[in-house]
Amino acid sequence: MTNNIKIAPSILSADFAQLGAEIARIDAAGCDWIHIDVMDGHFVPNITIGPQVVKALRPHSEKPFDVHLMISPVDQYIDAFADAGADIISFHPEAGPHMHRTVQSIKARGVGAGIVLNPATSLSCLDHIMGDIDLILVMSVNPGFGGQKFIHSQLEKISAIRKMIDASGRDIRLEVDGGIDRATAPLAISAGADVLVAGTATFTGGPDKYAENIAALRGQ
Ligand SMILES: O=C(CO)[C@H](O)[C@H](O)COP(=O)(O)O
Ligand SMILES: [Fe+2]
Repeated sequence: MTNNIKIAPSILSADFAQLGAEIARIDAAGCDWIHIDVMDGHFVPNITIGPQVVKALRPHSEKPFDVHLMISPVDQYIDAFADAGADIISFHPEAGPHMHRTVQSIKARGVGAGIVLNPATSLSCLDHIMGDIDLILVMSVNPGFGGQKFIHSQLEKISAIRKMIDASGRDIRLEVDGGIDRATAPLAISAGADVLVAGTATFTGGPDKYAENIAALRGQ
């Protein structure tokens, strides 16, 4: 029996020389979503991939593409990522001046909209946007790199957001990203998360281990 926890492997830890095959492998291994980290070398100190690569990857899985934008500015790239096949687009409030406008642009494309909170970002930025969003992503590391250590102070934030979501009565997913492994996954789930991003913990051990790694994160 499966629980309601969704596992979204971050392809940041995949073999970049064979990304299409890697996506097909994590799909076959039982992941729920595919987390794609887009970094611009400006908003975060690393550069990864753009919409053309996302488009090229789209035929390799029918599972939702969960696109995490770590770019600034963000608005002029929404259409390109929607065209490329993103199912959910999340962005950081610090990346632009008009959070509500950005959410509306994402929703206008029929794509799910998510807000990403950095470890030091206040919950107050969610106060007037809860009615418009589909996902809240809590960063449990500072954005920019895979393989970092989980920041435990974020558990309190996850619990507080879980209460806000339940009080809103809306169907908003609560995702946690960064340092998720077999030890920290249960902590994030207990605090109220229902989507776990995992890069290192999914891809560790090579393709033969992907299914076992994903099941372990799910608590099975
Ligand atoms: O957004 C991210 C980094 O900015 C990544 O999604 C995240 O770090 C996943 O990697 P890992 O599971 O190895 O921590
Ligand atoms: Fe991410």
